[in-house]
Amino acid sequence: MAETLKVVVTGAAGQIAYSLLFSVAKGDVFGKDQPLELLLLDITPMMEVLNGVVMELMDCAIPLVKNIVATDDPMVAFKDVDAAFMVGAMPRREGMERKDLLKANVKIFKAQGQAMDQVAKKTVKVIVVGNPANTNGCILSKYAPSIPKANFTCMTRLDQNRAQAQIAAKLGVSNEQVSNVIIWGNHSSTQFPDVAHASVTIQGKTMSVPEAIKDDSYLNNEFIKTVQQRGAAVIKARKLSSAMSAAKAACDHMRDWFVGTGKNWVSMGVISDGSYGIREGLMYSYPVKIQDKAWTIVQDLKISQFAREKMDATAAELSEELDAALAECEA
Ligand SMILES: NC(=O)C1=CN([C@@H]2O[C@H](COP(=O)(O)OP(=O)(O)OC[C@H]3O[C@@H](n4cnc5c(N)ncnc54)[C@H](O)[C@@H]3O)[C@@H](O)[C@H]2O)C=CC1
Ligand SMILES: O=C([O-])CC(=O)C(=O)O
Repeated sequence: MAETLKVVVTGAAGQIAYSLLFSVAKGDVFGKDQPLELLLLDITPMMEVLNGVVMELMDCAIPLVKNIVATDDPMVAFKDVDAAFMVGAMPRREGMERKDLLKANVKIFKAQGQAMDQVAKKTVKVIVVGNPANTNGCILSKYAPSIPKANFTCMTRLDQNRAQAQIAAKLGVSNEQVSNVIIWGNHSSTQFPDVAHASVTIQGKTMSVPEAIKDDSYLNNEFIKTVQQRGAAVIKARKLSSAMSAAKAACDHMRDWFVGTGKNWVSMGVISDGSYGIREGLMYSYPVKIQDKAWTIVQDLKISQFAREKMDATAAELSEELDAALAECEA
């Protein structure tokens, strides 16, 4: 059997973690033969709740889980970890934008970056879920300078899954028949869900999504807005933010990072190297391919004027967020 993999989940007493931990524990992410040590981090007042989660994880009696550590100490939680799901942060309520969480959440990521820098493996693979996810991801990486920047990512997979599901429903096909939908930019209402390069296979024939949908007005308006506003729509209906779908997306993201993407691409927030004219250093969602646990940005896609404007608008929001977050961290 493989060596035990150490996986930390922060915000482990919260609602996303409640779904996420079950999927991780039963092998959906790292494989059905991969033994796991689960490190669960939350804040001190949540330790009793967290203890209940630990009891339930034990009661699942899952053979892959070799050890569970529940703690309020980041230095314990991040010690020698191989993979980190950074979920612990305040969620937004109805009427808020995700960037309204910046003041409350960004310092969490500064402190956790500093702890990771000291005790995590230098190969740790990190997904930031807590909002504003892209900017928190940048801050985490900044305060963990001994860990390569490529190891820090943030989650836009939920947006990708939402976009894919909207297209599949519109065409009356199943989700796996739709591929290569792209989310550009920020996990916010300025994100750009782009299907110009996406394809769909219907009755054995593969064609581009715009060709199959035959309704550019829908794709350029209602479709984009639905995906951009989906998180808010869930909050309005549930009075709580997405949790089951967020946990599923975090699993998809991390599984693809460990296993690879094959010929398709997926969207992840990664630290920009300037690709597609985006400011270097922003955590911007791009289409990526993954092989041997390393991602590369899909290059040379043809960008229309319509797309260019949307990609730049979401980059401008990210620039503002990052500047505000850096000021907050230095205050
Ligand atoms: N990127 C994405 O696509 C999505 C991101 N989110 C975000 O994920 C985050 C978590 O959401 P939920 O689980 O619904 O919230 P929740 O409130 O149910 O759970 C958050 C947990 O984090 C804990 N926490 C707070 N500060 C912490 C710290 N310093 N260290 C460790 N744990 C800490 C809280 O005590 C709580 O148990 C929110 O910021 C939410 O907006 C939610 C859905 C999708
Ligand atoms: O909308 C929110 O605040 C939670 C979230 O990030 C999402 O559901 O995409």
